[in-house]
Amino acid sequence: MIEVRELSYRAGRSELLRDINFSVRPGEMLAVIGANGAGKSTLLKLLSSEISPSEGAIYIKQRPLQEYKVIELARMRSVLAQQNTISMSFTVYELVLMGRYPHFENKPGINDIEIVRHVLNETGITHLASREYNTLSGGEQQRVQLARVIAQIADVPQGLLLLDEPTNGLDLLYQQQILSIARGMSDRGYCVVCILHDINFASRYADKVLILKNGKTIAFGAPKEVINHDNILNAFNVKVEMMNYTGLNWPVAVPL
Ligand SMILES: Nc1ncnc2c1ncn2[C@@H]1O[C@H](COP(=O)(O)OP(=O)(O)OP(=O)(O)O)[C@@H](O)[C@H]1O
Repeated sequence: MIEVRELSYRAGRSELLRDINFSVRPGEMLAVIGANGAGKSTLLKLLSSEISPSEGAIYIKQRPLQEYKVIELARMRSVLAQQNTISMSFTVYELVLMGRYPHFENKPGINDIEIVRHVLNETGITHLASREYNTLSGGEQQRVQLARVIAQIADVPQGLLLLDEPTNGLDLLYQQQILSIARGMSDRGYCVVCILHDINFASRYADKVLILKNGKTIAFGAPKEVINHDNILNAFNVKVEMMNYTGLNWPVAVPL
């Protein structure tokens, strides 16, 4: 469903991404990992059409990304960016309902209201619905933003969910909850691309992992194929020991 071919991006004389190739099928979750400055957010900005490739191409459902109209994309692709500053005053309910804007004209339909109710519940923020967004804690705001992007494509089978560090500012319980929700969406046929800093979350939740370093691919494949001592050392300059725990079906890396 997402195919990236020989993708490069330059800003001035800096080459931020070079020759990136990968594909993500419906029902798959791709985790993008790499050190600070590796190019992860740049890649997500290209996938979300915030910037355009210098070279190469992105295909969504076999169609070049630049051929889609903005409204078409808004109805099938939602993006959780790293920064979500809101300067105006909105309640949590209003903000999550904003996710539904591409789907209705003047007034939300019963379906839109029902989706918002369901997503508020799924993300555990129903009790915050009438609170003003700007008065929430950082972690609560992050969950509201996630609810908004889920609401946007909640009724779009094989939609596309792009998440830039969705676990940012969340405590351990909510990190797991948010990633379980994203995983659940890919299990239902969505295509999920998620930037993560935690290697073990990538290993546990993703079907495929793309490891970037200095704008280039170090490895791309299933967690068992790519999360290993050498790739982690190369990408992060950190030595890890790979552990095997009975009952866990994914590689676990423990920094030494
Ligand atoms: N417009 C720009 N002009 C020049 N350099 C840029 C520009 N945008 C980003 N960069 C640089 O490109 C590199 C990749 O940035 P990017 O935000 O994609 O990294 P990242 O992997 O998401 O990092 P982090 O984990 O810190 O969020 C960084 O060194 C950044 O400073």
